[in-house]
Amino acid sequence: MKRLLTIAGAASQGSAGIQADLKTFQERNVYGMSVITATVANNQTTEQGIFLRPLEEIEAQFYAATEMVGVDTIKTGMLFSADIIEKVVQLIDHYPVPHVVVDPVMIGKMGSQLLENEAIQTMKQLLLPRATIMTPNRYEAAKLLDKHPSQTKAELIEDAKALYQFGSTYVIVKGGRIEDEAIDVLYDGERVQLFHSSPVHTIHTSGAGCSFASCLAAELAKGKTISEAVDISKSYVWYAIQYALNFGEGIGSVNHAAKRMYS
Ligand SMILES: Nc1ncnc2c1ncn2[C@@H]1O[C@H](COP(=O)(O)OP(=O)(O)O)[C@@H](O)[C@H]1O
Ligand SMILES: Cc1ncc(COP(=O)(O)OP(=O)(O)O)c(N)n1
Repeated sequence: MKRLLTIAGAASQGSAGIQADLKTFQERNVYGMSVITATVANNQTTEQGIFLRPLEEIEAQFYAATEMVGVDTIKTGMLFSADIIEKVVQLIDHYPVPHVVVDPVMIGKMGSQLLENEAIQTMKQLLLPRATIMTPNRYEAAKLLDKHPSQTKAELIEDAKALYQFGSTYVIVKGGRIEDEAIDVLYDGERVQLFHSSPVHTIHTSGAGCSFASCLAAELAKGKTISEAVDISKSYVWYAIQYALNFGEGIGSVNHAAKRMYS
């Protein structure tokens, strides 16, 4: 079984972050491990706060996973501060793996700030050049490029090309629902590839981004090509959104088990 390590924040309401990553790893038949960078105890009605883990604890978690079990692929999510990014980069350099999937999460759907503005520069300079693939949505792409969020397919393509300058081997910009399709744009420095699916008309999409990046990491670890891994991840998340969980209040969670249950 391939061994996957997510370095991300815990999302107490269960849809996103570490919780989404581990649920997705289980669904994709890989062995999941975690380094928790922070605990996000927010939902749409309460703001209990964001509790950062000390750098020493982040390092200890990383070694607990790499020394005892070993890691085939790393996925990063919420890293919050420049200090945490620097620590994670140091750890990744110490333990090289074939694939690092960087999901540059910035703002959660519940409104939580998951990356400090001052940390964006550090992410661009230190983390993105180490990524096999970076997976921003169009809002994160806009922040990284210091522009307005793209509204059209043509603009998403320009974003993917511009983001490639930050040094990841591949870039995928997730359009989400745009031009009445769910379009993602993959760029490898030469070729643009578009991935389409029908849009699901729902607000219950919390965790879609984390689950997409985790599925991508799992499939790359299993030896799939980038295009195959994106295809599988798009289908995995489409089912997760189509069969999303509405808990009766606010934005509901994607259903991480939906592809297994309903396809
Ligand atoms: N309403 C939707 N219907 C179908 N696919 C969607 C929808 N919203 C997002 N997606 C797809 O889900 C994946 C994750 O999207 P992303 O934009 O990262 O979600 P998030 O809103 O959590 O950031 C992408 O492949 C995207 O195209
Ligand atoms: C702790 C934590 N990490 C990441 C996210 C962002 O999740 P994502 O799947 O990209 O999008 P939403 O859940 O915000 O829809 C998060 N919310 N919490």
